[in-house]
Amino acid sequence: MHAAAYLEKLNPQQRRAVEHGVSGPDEARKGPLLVIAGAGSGKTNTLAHRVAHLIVNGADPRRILLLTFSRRAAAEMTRRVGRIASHVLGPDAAVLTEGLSWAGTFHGIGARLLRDYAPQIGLDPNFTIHDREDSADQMNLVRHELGFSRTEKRFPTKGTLIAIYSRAVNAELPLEEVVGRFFPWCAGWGAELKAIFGGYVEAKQAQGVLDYDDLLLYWAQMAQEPALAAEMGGRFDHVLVDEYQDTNRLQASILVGLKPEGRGLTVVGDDAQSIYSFRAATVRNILDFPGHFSPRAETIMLEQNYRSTQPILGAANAVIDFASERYAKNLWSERVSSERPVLVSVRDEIEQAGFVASQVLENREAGIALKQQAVLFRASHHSGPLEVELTRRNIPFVKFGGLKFLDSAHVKDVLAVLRFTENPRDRVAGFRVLRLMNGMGPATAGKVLDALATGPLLPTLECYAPPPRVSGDWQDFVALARDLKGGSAGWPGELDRVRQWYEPHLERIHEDAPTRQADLVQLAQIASAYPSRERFLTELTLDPPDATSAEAGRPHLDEDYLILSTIHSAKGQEWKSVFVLNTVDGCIPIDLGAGTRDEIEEERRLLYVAMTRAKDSLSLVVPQRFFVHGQAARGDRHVYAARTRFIPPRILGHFAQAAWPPATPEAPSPAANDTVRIDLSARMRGMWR
Ligand SMILES: Nc1ncnc2c1ncn2[C@@H]1O[C@H](COP(=O)(O)OP(=O)(O)OP(=O)(O)O)[C@@H](O)[C@H]1O
Repeated sequence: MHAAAYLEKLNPQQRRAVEHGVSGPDEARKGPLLVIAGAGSGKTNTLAHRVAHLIVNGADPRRILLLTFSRRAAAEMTRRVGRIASHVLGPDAAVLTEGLSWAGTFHGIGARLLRDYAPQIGLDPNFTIHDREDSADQMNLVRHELGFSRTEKRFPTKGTLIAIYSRAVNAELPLEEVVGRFFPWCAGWGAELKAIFGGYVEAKQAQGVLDYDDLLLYWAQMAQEPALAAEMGGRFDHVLVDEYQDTNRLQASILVGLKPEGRGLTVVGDDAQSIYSFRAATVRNILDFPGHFSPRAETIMLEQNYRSTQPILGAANAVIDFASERYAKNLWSERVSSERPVLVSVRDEIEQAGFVASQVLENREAGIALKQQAVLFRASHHSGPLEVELTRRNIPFVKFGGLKFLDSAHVKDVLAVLRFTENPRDRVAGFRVLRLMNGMGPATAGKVLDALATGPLLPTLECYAPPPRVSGDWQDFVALARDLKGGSAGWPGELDRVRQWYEPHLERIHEDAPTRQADLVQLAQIASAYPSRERFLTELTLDPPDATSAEAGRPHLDEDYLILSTIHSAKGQEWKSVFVLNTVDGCIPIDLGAGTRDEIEEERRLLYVAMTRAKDSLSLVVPQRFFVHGQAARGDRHVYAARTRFIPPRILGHFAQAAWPPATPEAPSPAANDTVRIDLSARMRGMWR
């Protein structure tokens, strides 16, 4: 194959993005590049081609840093790069793409670099990582220790505390500003918040743990030290970032620290799809990127959409046209169709569920597999009635974006044992593990942890004399610790050893032990894909698997199943047929009236992201009324809802409108038909005969 033949399928803009700074007159410049990629315009494809093209043209894959939004995206990108490169290099491509070892999320790569540089920055390289829940627990411990749980006025909860702290860190904003802008109801607690956050940071340092935010914060701090920054930046000839619209200020400052002149830096994203501001992502990163450098970064726009039909794209463009600040693009598609997206009016959420289930089955009859169809919603609980209906009709589904697999207590218990072995000073993990033992109260657990804060794991546990009521469990636990520390089981054998120890506790604590056992078997399968305990813990904590299936049972991977997903979790995906639930004010945008202008703009982008996932057909469902929750069991209070403000009357022409169920005036009304068709009373009597 001719060296550049693999580039021929790309359109001219994609090709420019792929070739930028690689060959031709601008090779010497290798200046920064911003690719604004409209929805469905082949962003992933273009980035993969760019990486492959760099490698084919002699770039060293070990010196390429590729930052993606999820671990799955990094793996997928690496696979694609390999496929493209193999067209030119044949079997040699596999060796080269295997060298692409610096592909991952900001957090994952940050963790690796921090371990590498730990000795230079005064960090224990064996640090463990706390997820959000662990961090909230740690925050709560500090709050208790400082006596703020006993204040008379209601003090912010641990969830609010960690949210405030995280915002301030990621947005690089002073605490007062974060509280004033995002948490005004906590405004009177400035001094207390500072004291808690100070205590929280000290506790983490004493225990050798980092939270998610620390991974970026420490990395950003390193990137501000000129000598360290030059060394780190010098390890990479190319730094490429996907989904740049969802990065925050810390991430932007890391990039500028690594590549101050922007040499070899490529970022790709779509400002119209920026939907993560609750994690302090800021659309400003992508809007301001070109001006960070001198000369300015080159900007290339990808405007041809390969995914959706023109009517779907036209409607989505009309929705986003109202956005206040953005890179104006003219997204177009060659895919003609006479089918406009449909606004489907239904009476309530029950009928919405009926409509979606019927339509999904009808589509399947017409040859569209369930997996090619998705139901999207703004908030996880919006799919409740639909989940019931699907279960009733035996339609298998998998839900993304709800409760995470790793959030379940039994999975957390097992992981805590591994983490505790890795770092015995980690109090949150230690407390969780010790309290599993029958009769181990918080005070005793606290004493054990105090001893471990200064002494090594095994001798400390072996010398400790537990209260008699715990002694049986204690001996088993010490034996477990000995096995894990001794390393005889190896990895992933260690996980099996932990499961074996945990089993009696699981049976004692949980009634539904067998279901939970099945999750642990799945965890063991996941573990077998990792080379070591440390890599498993780090990667899993940073980027947990996020699918859960509800009552219908977890379908096998080869089966067909419908996709249910929050809009956030649908990012980057596409389906033939897409349904959007609750397209009403109060659901999209989620909070009626309460939102600031920026928040409302983000809700608009969320609707845009949902609509642009559809290839061939798109239905936006508009329930007319909603049941009011929290009333007495048989209450019948409803509120009436209005179609989302993001589809105002003047763009209605982009949509077809329908009602469901369709009105059938010829059919006799049920009340008029007085022939009794089933004798329910007889059936009830029959139940007892
Ligand atoms: N040059 C091309 N020719 C034909 N099809 C293409 C081309 N580039 C991309 N595609 C197809 O377009 C679709 C969208 O591509 P991709 O998923 O990479 O888009 P994206 O820009 O990441 O989308 P989004 O940002 O909306 O998630 C895919 O099905 C891909 O195969």
